[in-house]
Amino acid sequence: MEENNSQSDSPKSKPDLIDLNTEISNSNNNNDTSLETIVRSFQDSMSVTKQHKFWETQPVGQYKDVGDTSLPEGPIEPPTPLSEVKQEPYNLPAAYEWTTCDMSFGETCDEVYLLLKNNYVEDDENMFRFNYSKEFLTWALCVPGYYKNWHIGVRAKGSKKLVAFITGIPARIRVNDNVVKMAEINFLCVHKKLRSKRLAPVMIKEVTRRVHLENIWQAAYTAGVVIPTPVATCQYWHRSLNPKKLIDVGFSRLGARMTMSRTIKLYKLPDSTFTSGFRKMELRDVPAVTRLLRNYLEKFVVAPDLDENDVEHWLLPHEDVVNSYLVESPENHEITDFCSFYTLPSSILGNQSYSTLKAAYSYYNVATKTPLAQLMNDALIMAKQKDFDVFNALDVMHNEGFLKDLKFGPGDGQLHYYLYNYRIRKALKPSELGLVLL
Ligand SMILES: CCCCCCCCCCCCCC(=O)SCCNC(=O)CCNC(=O)[C@H](O)C(C)(C)COP(=O)(O)OP(=O)(O)OC[C@H]1O[C@@H](n2cnc3c(N)ncnc32)[C@H](O)[C@@H]1OP(=O)(O)O
Repeated sequence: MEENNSQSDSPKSKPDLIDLNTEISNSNNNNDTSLETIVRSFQDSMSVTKQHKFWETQPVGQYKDVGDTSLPEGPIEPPTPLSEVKQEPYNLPAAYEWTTCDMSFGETCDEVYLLLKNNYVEDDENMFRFNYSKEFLTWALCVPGYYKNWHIGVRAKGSKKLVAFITGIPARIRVNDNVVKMAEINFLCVHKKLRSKRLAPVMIKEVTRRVHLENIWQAAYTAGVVIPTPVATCQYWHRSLNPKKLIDVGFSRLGARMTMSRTIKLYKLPDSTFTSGFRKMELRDVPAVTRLLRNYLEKFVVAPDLDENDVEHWLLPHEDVVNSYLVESPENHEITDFCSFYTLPSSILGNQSYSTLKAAYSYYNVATKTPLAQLMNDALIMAKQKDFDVFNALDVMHNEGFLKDLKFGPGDGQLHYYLYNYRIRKALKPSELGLVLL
C-alpha cells in the first residue's frame, strides 16, 4: 500500500438541501462548467494545487494538459500485449485478502448490501446515505456479458468480514464517432474504519488489471470528488413530491414567505397522467424502444451504444428497481416517446420519525411527439403514485428543457464524469452527455 495521504470523500450525488421557496426562482445559476473553470476554481478553493499521488501515475487527463487542444482525441496509452498484463492480483496488506463477490449468491449479496448500506456515499452534512437495494445491486452488476471477477471484494483474513468493494461491468460507449469497449466502474467503497490508508488505489489497480485481462483498455465512471480530470461536471436537480417529509427530515427547507400548506399545494400533482397512449413498457416494446433510444442517443458526444439485449436488461420495468413508460399512438400504435427512472432510496441518518428517503432518479427519456416537459410531468405523476418522496435529475441530455418548468430546484452537489485512458479535446457541457451511470 502507498503512504497515508488522505482525501476527504464526498458524495457522488448528493441529496442537497433545497429551499422550497427560492429553488424555483433561484435557477439561473452560473452554468460555466468549462473544464478550465472547474479545475481553477477547485485549485483556488484549496489555495494550493492538490497533489494526486495515485492519479498522477494513471493514463487519465492530467491538470497540466488542460486547455492543450493539440493532444489527440482517443486512447492515452496503447494496449499492452495480453501476455504482459500482470497475472497475479496486487498485494493487499497482510491481514486482508481478495474475494470475488458472486452477486447471484444470496449471502454474498447480503454482505455487499450491508457494506454499502453502512459505508457508501453520504452527503456533505452526513444526513443521508445511499441505500441501494439487493435487487438493484444484482440488476446493476449482473448485466449482459458481465464478468463475475470484476465484482471485487476485500475481506479481513481472520473474520472473513467484507471490508471493501469495487465493481466493473462491460459496456460499449460511443465517444464522438468511435464506439469503444469499456468498463463502467462503480460501487467503490472502503469500510469507514479503513479509510485514508491508500486501499482505494490498490482496488482501482486490481479492477484495472482484471479489465485488461479481457482486452479492454478504457473505462467510464462518475464521482462526487474532483480528481484528474473530469470530462464533464453535472448538477443534480430535485423535484419535491412529498414536501412535508422532505422538510421534516432536513432535505429541504420551508421558504421564507411560505407556509407548509402553500408549499404542499405548490408541488401537488394530478392523480392520473395526461398524455393519451401513455403506458408501462412491456417486453414486446423492446425493439421499438431500442430504435427510439439509439436514434436519440446519437445526438450526444458520449453515450452508450445500446442493443435490444441491453434495452431489455436496463429498461424493461423491474419492480422497485427501474420504471419505464412510453407513449403509443392511439391511432397508428407507433411508439413515439419514452421515459424512465430508477429507484435509489437513501437512509436518513439520526432522525426519530423517518428512516428512509424514497428517491426516483431520471434515467433515459426520449420525446419525439409529446413535449418533453409533458412527458416528464407524467413521469412525476407515476413517481408520486408509487410513493416516492423526491424525483432527482441531472442536467444531462435535454433535461434542462424541463427542469425549471416542472419545479425542480438545483442541488448544490456536483457529479463529475470521467473516462480512463481516453482523452477528449475539450470538456463537455452536461447537455453533451447521453450517459447515466447508477
Ligand atoms: C481500463 C479499466 C480501468 C478501470 C479503472 C478506472 C478508474 C476507476 C476509478 C474509480 C471510480 C469509482 C466510482 C465510484 O464508485 S464513486 C463512489 C465512491 N465511493 C464513496 O464515495 C463511498 C464512501 N467513500 C469511501 O468508501 C472511500 O472514501 C473511498 C473508497 C471512495 C476512497 O477511499 P479512502 O477515502 O480511504 O482513500 P484512500 O486513502 O484509500 O485513497 C486515496 C486516493 O483515492 C482517490 N479517490 C478517493 N475517492 C475516489 C473516487 N470516488 N474515485 C476515484 N478515486 C478516488 C483519492 O483521490 C486518492 O488518490 P490521489 O488523489 O492521492 O491520487
